[in-house]
Amino acid sequence: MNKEFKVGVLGATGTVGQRFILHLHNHPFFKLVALGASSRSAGQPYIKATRWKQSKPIPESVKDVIIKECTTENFKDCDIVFSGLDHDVAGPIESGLREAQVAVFSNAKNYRRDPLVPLVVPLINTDHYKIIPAQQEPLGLKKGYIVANANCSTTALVVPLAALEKSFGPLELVQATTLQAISGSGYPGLPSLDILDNVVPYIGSEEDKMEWETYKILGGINPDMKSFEYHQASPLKVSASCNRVPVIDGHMVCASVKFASPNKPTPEQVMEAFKNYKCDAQSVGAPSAPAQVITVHEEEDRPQPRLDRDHQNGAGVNVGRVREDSIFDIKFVVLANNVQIGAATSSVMNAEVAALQGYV
Ligand SMILES: NC(=O)C1=CN([C@@H]2O[C@H](COP(=O)(O)OP(=O)(O)OC[C@H]3O[C@@H](n4cnc5c(N)ncnc54)[C@H](OP(=O)(O)O)[C@@H]3O)[C@@H](O)[C@H]2O)C=CC1
Ligand SMILES: N[C@@H](CC(=O)OP(=O)(O)O)C(=O)O
Repeated sequence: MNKEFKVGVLGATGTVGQRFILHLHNHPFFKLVALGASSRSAGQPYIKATRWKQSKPIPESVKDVIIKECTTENFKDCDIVFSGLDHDVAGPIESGLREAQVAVFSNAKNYRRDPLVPLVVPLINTDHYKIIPAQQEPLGLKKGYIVANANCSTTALVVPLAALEKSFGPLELVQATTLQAISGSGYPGLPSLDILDNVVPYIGSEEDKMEWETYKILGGINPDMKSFEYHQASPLKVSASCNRVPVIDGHMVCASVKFASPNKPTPEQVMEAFKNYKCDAQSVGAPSAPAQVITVHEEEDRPQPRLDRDHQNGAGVNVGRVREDSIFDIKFVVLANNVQIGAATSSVMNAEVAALQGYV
């Protein structure tokens, strides 16, 4: 890529925002030019406004950057804006920037269900960008649009599901049980007295998100290029149960799947399909794409959050314990780094693919 794009980060002081900063400060073609947060932080240098919680130091280049309020005026000169905003404020800020002809890549949930906004896991469905002209047309836009990335637990689940559908055809049933890290609830998150020595078997609206988002991501786009298919041609049922566990980063999902076809693959064939799975982010040369989308662990006790979440900078997913299921067909465990591929890495990789494919 011989072009440079001006990028901004909204919610730059938060858990996801800090990951954006680390990801973008030395990027080959994204130049970080503006940081935004709430009015509590605006006007202060980044180093004063943020409570930095990363093991890597704050990049020198951002320490003294003055935080701006997240107004359209302050970010309208960016080509791309990444949003790590709280969902209760993200909606109007993101749509205002879209109307100012900015490409917005959001972690927030606000537009995931919009019928014209692509919900994109960069390891799976960047082809959903074909809907962007249909999003722009009614608003009279030439450049501005919103792309959402998925919920972090959905992201973990759908990558192996996409690989299975690519090799063996549609799935019919999926049952998923999560063990989700504390960082998923932002900073400071759950009180230590609630989560230490404990498991909390409830995460508000997470189960519904995992089920619904899976249909949008794994379904295609209808031939009119103006609507999503939501996996309706081959009905899929997903049932999710979500739990918070005392792990800092790394969401694990135990999944059982049933194929629509009567010809069921063996666990060995499933492992081969996982190992061979490739995505467009790799073929277009997105700098954040992992060399291996799905790392298959053959040891009987892997993947584990502490040992495997930072493999490939958390840009791929880890799968293990692939075996037959006596009720469904196959079961396995998947681990994804919720604050990397589950959040900031997804947005950045989505934008890299969009830029490399000429959508920016
Ligand atoms: N944590 C995770 O694993 C994941 C989070 N997400 C989503 O990403 C988003 C951010 O999450 P997270 O980083 O955990 O949240 P945090 O609470 O850590 O950060 C929130 C950010 O939003 C800013 N903000 C809050 N209110 C306003 C406002 N009124 N105007 C402008 N900025 C504001 C905060 O600024 P200030 O510091 O000034 O208050 C801060 O920068 C959420 O929508 C979340 O659901 C998505 C996937 C995974
Ligand atoms: N709810 C997720 C994190 C999150 O913010 O999800 P979403 O982007 O769907 O709001 C978790 O608790 O782990």
